Amino acid sequence: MIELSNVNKTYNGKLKAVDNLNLVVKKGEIFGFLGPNGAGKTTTIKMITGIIGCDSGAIKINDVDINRSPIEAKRQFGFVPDDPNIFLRLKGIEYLNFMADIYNVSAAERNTRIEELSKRFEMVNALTDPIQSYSHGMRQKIVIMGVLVHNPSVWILDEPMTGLDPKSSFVLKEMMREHANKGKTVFFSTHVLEVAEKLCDRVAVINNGKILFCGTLEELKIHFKGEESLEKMFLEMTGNEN
Ligand SMILES: Nc1ncnc2c1ncn2[C@@H]1O[C@H](COP(=O)(O)OP(=O)(O)OP(=O)(O)O)[C@@H](O)[C@H]1O
Repeated sequence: MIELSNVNKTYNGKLKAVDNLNLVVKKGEIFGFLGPNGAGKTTTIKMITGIIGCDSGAIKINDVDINRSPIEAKRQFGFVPDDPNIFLRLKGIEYLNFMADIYNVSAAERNTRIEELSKRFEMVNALTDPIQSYSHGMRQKIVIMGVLVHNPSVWILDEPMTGLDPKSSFVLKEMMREHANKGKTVFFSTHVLEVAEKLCDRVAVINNGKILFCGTLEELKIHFKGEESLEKMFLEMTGNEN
């Protein structure tokens, strides 16, 4: 579960990137965080994951406050950033072991998970190559695998489908659903509305740092009373605010 209460963030004392945000992402749901470029999605995710602090408000992950108990809060989640260009000099397998070490995953557990994940993402043969030699999609996959190697209860993903080939994207979506079905939490940002439409139990739409809507896709459609595609509704929604 992720809870944000009255969260604010201003950059350089001027730009209000996140404006009094309130949000609850429940256990057992896939929650989509939608918004156009510059809406405040990444800033929100960086605050949830403790990469940057909020100016005011509180953020809890599984009831643990990220600012008061950062280490304990960070044990609760796995985070896939939007840029997979990390630890390029390491081989895939070295990176996965490094992530397993950080989270104290036992040898037996990590071997099982690495085998499972690399088969699922078709990365078995690539694990002994340096990440530098990987394509963008493969880098994305190794980052996702690194996050999942410690089996976190809360998954937080920033634009996770970007750069993934259709099959890997399908596998990831399947895994997200399986995770939510186990009563765990999946929170991801996207500006690809088709993904949200097919995958999410609930969504929040953010623009100019403010939540414009939060609810199910059905509610979103009723909210706009039209038969248009979600994309069109979304464009209307954000357009109204400008
Ligand atoms: N480090 C920073 N310093 C100053 N302004 C920033 C900084 N990071 C983001 N911003 C600004 O804050 C606002 C919100 O940005 P943010 O990256 O959170 O949006 P986003 O919804 O994730 O967009 P995108 O989909 O383009 O990543 C934008 O106006 C952006 O230019």
